Amino acid sequence: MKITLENLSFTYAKGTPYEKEVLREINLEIKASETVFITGRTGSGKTTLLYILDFLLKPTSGKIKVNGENPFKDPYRFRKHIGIAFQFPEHQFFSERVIDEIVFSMKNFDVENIDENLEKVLSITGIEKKLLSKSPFELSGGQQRRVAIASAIAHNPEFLILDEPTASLDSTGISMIKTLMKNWSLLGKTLIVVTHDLNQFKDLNKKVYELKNGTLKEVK
Ligand SMILES: Nc1ncnc2c1ncn2[C@@H]1O[C@H](COP(=O)(O)OP(=O)(O)OP(=O)(O)O)[C@@H](O)[C@H]1O
Repeated sequence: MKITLENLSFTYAKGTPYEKEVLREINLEIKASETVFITGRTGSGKTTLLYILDFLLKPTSGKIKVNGENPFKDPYRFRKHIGIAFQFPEHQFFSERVIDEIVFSMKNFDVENIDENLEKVLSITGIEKKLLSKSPFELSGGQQRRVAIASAIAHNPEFLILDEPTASLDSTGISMIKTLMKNWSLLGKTLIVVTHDLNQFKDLNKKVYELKNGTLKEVK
């Protein structure tokens, strides 16, 4: 699978006094199996770009294409290939038990062999079985992140998008998330990570892009 952005711009509240241009003429190609990091200061538009990559926001001008097609024609079909974990896991949770949180996405996307798939997801994310019957709200920050990522990958997508996955984690939590990222890449899948702190990921093989004043440039 390939996602392409062509001269893509995005403006909030266009045509109102609150109009704010956040992304300007962005060109980007993300191919299968790549690990791509998007960095930039607070407010540079990283989360806005992720929303566009998950078809939650439509570009104001320019195009996003998935394998050459317009994903907005049928977002459900295209979203099957994408998993996204937002910046604040606790905003994403809605189930009483961890297992329901993870299995929901499998059911939503008609995954067969739920038990077998659950085993795979637990092994990639390093979630212990004893956590499955707990409430996601009573877990530590690091465990919550892993549960949010587990639900993002439960339907076996090709692309995984993570927004600030290590924010507010201690060094153990950070290293667990990095292991999870490596596990994901080893499966030959695509990883897209937004972070304001690249230093934590020095040892990962990746392409890095920086968002600055609305434009995106590859950092060599
Ligand atoms: N719904 C909205 N309406 C209007 N402006 C918005 C909206 N959401 C975000 N913005 C503005 O767009 C700009 C980019 O926001 P965005 O959240 O994409 O940046 P970010 O790089 O992810 O920031 P952070 O690192 O703080 O998460 C910011 O100036 C923000 O205030």
